[in-house]
Amino acid sequence: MMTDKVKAQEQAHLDEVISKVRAAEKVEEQKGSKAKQDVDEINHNFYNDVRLKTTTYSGMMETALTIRQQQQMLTERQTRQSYAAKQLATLQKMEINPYFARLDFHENGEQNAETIYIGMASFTDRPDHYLIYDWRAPISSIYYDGGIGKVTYQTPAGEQTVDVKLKRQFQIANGEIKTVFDTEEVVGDQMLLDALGNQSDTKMKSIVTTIQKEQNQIIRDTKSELLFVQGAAGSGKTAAILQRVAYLLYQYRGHLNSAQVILFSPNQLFNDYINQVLPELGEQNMVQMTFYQYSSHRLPNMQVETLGERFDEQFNPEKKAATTMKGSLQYFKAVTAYANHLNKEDMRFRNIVFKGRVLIAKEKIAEIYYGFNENYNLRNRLDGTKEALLKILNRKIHVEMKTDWVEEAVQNLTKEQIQKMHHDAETEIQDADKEFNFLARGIVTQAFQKVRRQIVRNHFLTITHQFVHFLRSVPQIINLRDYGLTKEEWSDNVDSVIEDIKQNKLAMADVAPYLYLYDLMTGKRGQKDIKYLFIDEVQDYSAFQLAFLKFSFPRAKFTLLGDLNQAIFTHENSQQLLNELGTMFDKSKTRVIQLTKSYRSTAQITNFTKHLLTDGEAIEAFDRQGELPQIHVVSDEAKALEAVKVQVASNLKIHETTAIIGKTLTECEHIYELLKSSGVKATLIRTENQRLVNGVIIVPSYLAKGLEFDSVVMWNASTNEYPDDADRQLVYTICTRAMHRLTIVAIEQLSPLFKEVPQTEYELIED
Ligand SMILES: Nc1ncnc2c1ncn2[C@@H]1O[C@H](COP(=O)(O)OP(=O)(O)OP(=O)(O)O)[C@@H](O)[C@H]1O
Repeated sequence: MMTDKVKAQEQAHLDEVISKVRAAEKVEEQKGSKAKQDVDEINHNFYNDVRLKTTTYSGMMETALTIRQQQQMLTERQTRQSYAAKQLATLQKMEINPYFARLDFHENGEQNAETIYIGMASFTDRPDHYLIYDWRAPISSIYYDGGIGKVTYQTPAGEQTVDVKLKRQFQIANGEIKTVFDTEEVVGDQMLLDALGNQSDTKMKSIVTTIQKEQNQIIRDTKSELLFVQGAAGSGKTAAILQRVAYLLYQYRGHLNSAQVILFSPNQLFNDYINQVLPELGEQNMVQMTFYQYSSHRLPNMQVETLGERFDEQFNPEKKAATTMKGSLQYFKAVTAYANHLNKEDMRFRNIVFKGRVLIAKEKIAEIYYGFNENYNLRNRLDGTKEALLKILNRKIHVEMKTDWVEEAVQNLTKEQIQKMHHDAETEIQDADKEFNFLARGIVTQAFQKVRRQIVRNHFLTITHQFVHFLRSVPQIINLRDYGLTKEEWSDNVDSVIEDIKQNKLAMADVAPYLYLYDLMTGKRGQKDIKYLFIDEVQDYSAFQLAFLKFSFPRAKFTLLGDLNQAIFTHENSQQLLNELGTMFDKSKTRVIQLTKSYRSTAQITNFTKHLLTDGEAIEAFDRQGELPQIHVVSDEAKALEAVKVQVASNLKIHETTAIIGKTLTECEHIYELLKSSGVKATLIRTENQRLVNGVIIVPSYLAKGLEFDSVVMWNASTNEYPDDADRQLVYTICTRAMHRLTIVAIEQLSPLFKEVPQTEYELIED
């Protein structure tokens, strides 16, 4: 236990730092109000002083220059104002809780030990005199990486080793030290225990004060092209990558901004859940989206299969084999090979039509397209074709001018319209023939604008026909038998895709191949400005989707997070996914980090859930104690409902948020109605676009991904709902959402998936 003397000394130091922070706040306030005053003044002057001199050329130039100068000054002052406001906000946070750790250490060759304090941001009272170091500074790494003694850390100049003499942790609230303790461990378990004992929230929080050593490796990795983090449920993968984004933004400030970082997340609810972490760390959020959002944004005229539809569809065994093939790397290679073949033949074209007439026939387009040298690639071919088509279009103006509709249109022009055409073209009215030609040319050129746009936008290609042609060609490229498919089954599958396309619908399995083919046909190069790409819950992606993302973001470094035990969409292929990933990235620049300790749940819940897996032994529980999970096996639905009601009431008494998780949306709607009619207030989360709320919520399993709740009630864990191994990973995902309490309710017979859990790990309640 820390002596009162130490605490008093630390409080005195804290008081001093806070007073300096307050002084700095004053300075920023002054800077801010000075900048604001300047902005107001410039605005005022602008309206009162700038004389618009527009009668002479030099007058106009003078006015333009003055306006430009004023604008530049205004922008500069506004930047100053917002910078001061940002600094002030950081200082105000710092005033309440300036730091969380102190380190005393000896640097090689130095006489005296150095003392540093680590907080959410750096603070200096004079140049290079750091009272607080940002947690992301190189030196701060030693706090996360080691205990007492020799610790090595990376600096811009290379590795440094220091001898750590003291490691002290603080809990500070409102400028007052609540607890202070010295530790010899990496990050004291007590501090972590306190952090984890908290109640869940609808928003995730930052973990800066208690980042674990392995997480620190993830956060500070700057070398890997592919960083793959495999970790048990609740092992802090998501937490680690959010702090990693903050770290990267700090490390590469000036060279990397939040718009160059993109995170693919499992669903919109999850996006909402994590979107406070970066602002809390003083950074802007990166671009966050789901794969569904990304693809539907690129396919505005198509209805992409939703998460719920996709989840339900996987229970359809006929589609499963085809879906597996469509998700494979081999299929990706097949699309690539097919596109290469389009360099020689088979590109499908559409007539270019104007006023219901064929203006340029598709055969003509094909002739142009395949008329180029065989060394041309698809992009050059397309560019060359477009250029040629635009030339043809220009030549056609002359012919079109002689048609009846043009003559009629010229005669119908009003005087104003004629004047405007002359004004726009800066021409004078001329003799009758020339005048007619001038007006007719104007009308045709205008009318051809739409055709011109269509050419520029590749409308003469036809992606859907091409895609169908590709699908029909698949049996010549891939051995269908490798995926347990016959030619007839494949042909039926293609027919159903065509049916979907006719209704402007596309299944998730077809989306990435469709987009990829389109990108290859049009020679799209991918978004080069994205420098870091993160994928959470990568086990739910197919190898095809990952390869497609790699193609679409060619300059990005990838960080992939996943738990192969939670693959709820891809199932047994997840191991294969890992192997396929290996072939996509350079091995020497690939790093795999395993996280085995689970922080989310109490030891009782983690020990229970790990038995749901066939190979869960490696998962380590963090020593936070709680109640044993309860399994209720009851004879009918009424009793099941009763059990849920009792549990929910008991959870609410201790203000816990409870999530009732059902397998499908239909199941969730059912329990929602049951609860409603018996007077229990609950929120049903039907789609990922809703917001999480406190209290009782009902969520379908596939939307609970990545989230956590104080208490979880797994609804209807019965044999007929979860009959066999196919649902093992789903059951694991559901149960691992619980932080403090887990209740499982089964009707008639408990699912066999719980069979391997030892009786000592739960409390069984039967009626
Ligand atoms: N170092 C840490 N300090 C404090 N809390 C932590 C730490 N690491 C993780 N946590 C907490 O543990 C919980 C689980 O973390 P997180 O959601 O990142 O896990 P995950 O591996 O992404 O889980 P899943 O795969 O099940 O979605 C979160 O509440 C997170 O804040």
